[in-house]
Amino acid sequence: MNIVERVWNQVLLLEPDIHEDHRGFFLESYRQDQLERLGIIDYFVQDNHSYSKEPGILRGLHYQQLEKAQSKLVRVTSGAIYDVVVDIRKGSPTYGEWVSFILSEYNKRMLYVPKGFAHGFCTLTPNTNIVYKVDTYYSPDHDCGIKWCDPQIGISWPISTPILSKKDELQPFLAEVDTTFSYKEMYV
Ligand SMILES: Cc1cn([C@H]2C[C@H](O)[C@@H](COP(=O)(O)OP(=O)(O)O[C@H]3O[C@@H](C)C(=O)[C@@H](O)[C@H]3O)O2)c(=O)[nH]c1=O
Repeated sequence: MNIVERVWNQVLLLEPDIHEDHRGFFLESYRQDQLERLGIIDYFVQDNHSYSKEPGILRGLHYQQLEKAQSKLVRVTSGAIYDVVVDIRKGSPTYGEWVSFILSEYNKRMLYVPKGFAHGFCTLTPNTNIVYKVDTYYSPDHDCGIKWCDPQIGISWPISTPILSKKDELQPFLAEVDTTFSYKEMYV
């Protein structure tokens, strides 16, 4: 496993070693000691799988608050996504900034999204399957979001009229939420 890109020192784009032969390929999709070597020390407790039928389905921007904040390790097993991370750590010099990555079944890249960042993605293909590990259990009471098209953040999504959940249609703007993460407490 190698780091392909490191953003804000915290968000990591990873590439596993891929062993190809006449049958197909083999890769280690999760290996704790290798991740620890790269500085990812989270203890993952839940695996999630989401399936999106069509291109243009957008899920996000999501995070869990307070003591239920989650680190995530995301990968795509079929199809491709435009994956976005937003810095929501109060006091961070890059607060409100965003970054995007392409994750696909072809590049087999994985994205590590630590606590303190909102996450969302838009599907680029039909029949897109995403699997991700989280280090804190899902908690509906701490489940929070930010509007995908918040002009203060200004994400350049590859589509202008995405298919959204009812919840994501109604998410607040960043300026309306208290993201509670403190850059100083968590990252200095
Ligand atoms: C996230 C989650 C949802 N659910 C339930 C709640 C709801 O009934 C149904 C669908 O939930 P959502 O609409 O929140 O699913 P979705 O929009 O796919 O939410 C996900 O989006 C991406 C961008 C993330 O980063 C994830 O952490 C997660 O927030 O599944 C769980 O049971 N466990 C979970 O861990």
